[in-house]
Amino acid sequence: MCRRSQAAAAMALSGVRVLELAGLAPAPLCGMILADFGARVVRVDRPSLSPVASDVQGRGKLSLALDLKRPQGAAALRRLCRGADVLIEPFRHGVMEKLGLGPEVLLQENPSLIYARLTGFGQTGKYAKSAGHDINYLALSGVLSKLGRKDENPYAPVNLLADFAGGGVMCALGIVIALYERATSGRGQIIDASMVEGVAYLSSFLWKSQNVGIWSRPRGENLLDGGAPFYEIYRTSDGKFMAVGALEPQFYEQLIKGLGLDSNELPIQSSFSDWPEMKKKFASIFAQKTQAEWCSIFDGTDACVTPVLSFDDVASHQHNKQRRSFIKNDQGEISPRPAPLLSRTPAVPSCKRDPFIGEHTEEILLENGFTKQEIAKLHSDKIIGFGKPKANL
Ligand SMILES: C[C@H](CCC[C@H](C)C(=O)SCCNC(=O)CCNC(=O)[C@H](O)C(C)(C)COP(=O)(O)OP(=O)(O)OC[C@H]1O[C@@H](n2cnc3c(N)ncnc32)[C@H](O)[C@@H]1OP(=O)(O)O)[C@H]1CC[C@H]2[C@@H]3[C@H](O)C[C@@H]4C[C@H](O)CC[C@]4(C)[C@H]3C[C@H](O)[C@]12C
Repeated sequence: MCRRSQAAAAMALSGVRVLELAGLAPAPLCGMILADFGARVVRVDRPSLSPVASDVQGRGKLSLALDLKRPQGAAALRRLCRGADVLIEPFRHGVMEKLGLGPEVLLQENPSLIYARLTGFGQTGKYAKSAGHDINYLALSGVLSKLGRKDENPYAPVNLLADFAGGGVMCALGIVIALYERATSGRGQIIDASMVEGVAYLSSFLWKSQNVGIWSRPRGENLLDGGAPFYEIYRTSDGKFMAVGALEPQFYEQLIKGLGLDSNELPIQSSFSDWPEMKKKFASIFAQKTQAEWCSIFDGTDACVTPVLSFDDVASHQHNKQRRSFIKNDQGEISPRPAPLLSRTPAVPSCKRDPFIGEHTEEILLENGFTKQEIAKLHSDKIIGFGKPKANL
C-alpha cells in the first residue's frame, strides 16, 4: 500500500523536517528512508537544465532548486536550516565549509540541527578529500577481501554494501539515534557517516567469528563464502537457480532427502576435503529438474532451499505477495515496500512519481517565510529554479 495523499496517518517520523542536499546514491537512499517513515524531506537540487533529477530514489521528497555557490543561495539555505531538524550533505570533506555552510555556522544558528555528513572516507584521514565510489570504500573496509569465489578476484556485490548498507542505511540509523537523543537534550550534533566504517561495522560478525573456525581457509573455500556444498547456488534444468543454506545438521538431512540421496552413503557434512566433490554431485542433481519442480519438493520443508527470483518474478512470488513486500506507484513502477514493518505506525511510502528538479521551490520558500518579492528576486537572479512537469506527463 502506498500513500495516496500527503495527509497520511501519523507515521513514526511525522513532523521531522529534513533538508537533503542532492548527491549520488547513498544520501538519496537515506533521505528516502526518512521520507517513507513520514519525515518531510526537501531535496536541494542544483538549478539545472534537466528537469529530471538523476536521483532515482526521490520517492516522497519535495525538490527545491537552489544555487548554493551564489552567496544569496547559501544564505537562503542557512535560513531554511534554521527551521530544519536534519541536514544531510553528501559532498566530500570541505565542500560545505567552502560554501560557508559548515557545521559551525549552521549549528550556531540552529543548535538543535542534526548535521549528517555522508561520505566515503569520513571527515578526516588521508583519503578524506579523495573521490571514490562504493567499490573503493568496500575495499578500504577490508570486507571486499572476503567476497568472491575460490581462485578468483574479490567481487563487489553491485553497490549495495558500502553505498547503501554501510552508507544510506547507517546514516539514517545515526539520524534517528540523534533525534532520539535530542528529545531529552534538545541539542543537535554532527554525524560523521563514513561508508568505509559503516560497511566495516556491518562486518563485525566476520571479525568476531575469526576464531571459531569458519574463516580459516582462503576466500571462497569457507562455510559461508561459497566453499560449502550446502551453502551454495545451483543451476536448474531450465537455466534458473536454487539457493541452498542447509547449515544445521537437521536441515542438511532434509536437503539430502529432497535430493534423493542417503546420508549414510555420503561423507559427513563437515568434511572440508569432500566439499568440492559433494558440490559437483549436488550440481548434477539440481540440473535434472526445473526450478518449479525443485520448489514443489522443498517448499514447506526446513531444507533451507529457495528459488533465486529475478526482478521480473520476485513481486508475484506467493510468499512476497502474501506479505505485500513489493508496491506499485501511480506510474506502475514496482519497488520494495519500506522495511522493517512497524505494527502501529508503519511506513506508508508515497505513490507519486519522483519530483522534478525545482518542482516545489516556491512552495518551500513561502512555507519558510520568504516573501513573494524575495522569491521573485531570487528567481530573476537565477539563484533558484522552478521545475515544471512536462505537459504530456
Ligand atoms: C549511477 C552512478 C552512481 C552509482 C553509485 C556509485 C557506485 C557510488 O558509489 S555513489 C557514492 C559516491 N561517493 C560519495 O557519495 C561520498 C561523498 N561524496 C564525494 O566523495 C563526492 O561528492 C564525489 C566523489 C561522489 C563526487 O565528487 P565531485 O567532485 O563531483 O563533488 P564534490 O567534491 O562532493 O563537490 C560537490 C560540488 O557540487 C557543488 N554543489 C553541490 N550542490 C550544489 C548546489 N545546489 N548548487 C551549486 N553547487 C552545488 C559543490 O559546491 C561542489 O562544488 P566544488 O566541486 O566546486 O567544490 C553515476 C556515477 C557517475 C554518473 C554518470 C556521470 O555523472 C556522467 C554522466 C552525467 C550525465 O549528466 C548523466 C549520465 C552520466 C553518464 C552519469 C550517469 C550516472 O548518474 C552515473 C554513472
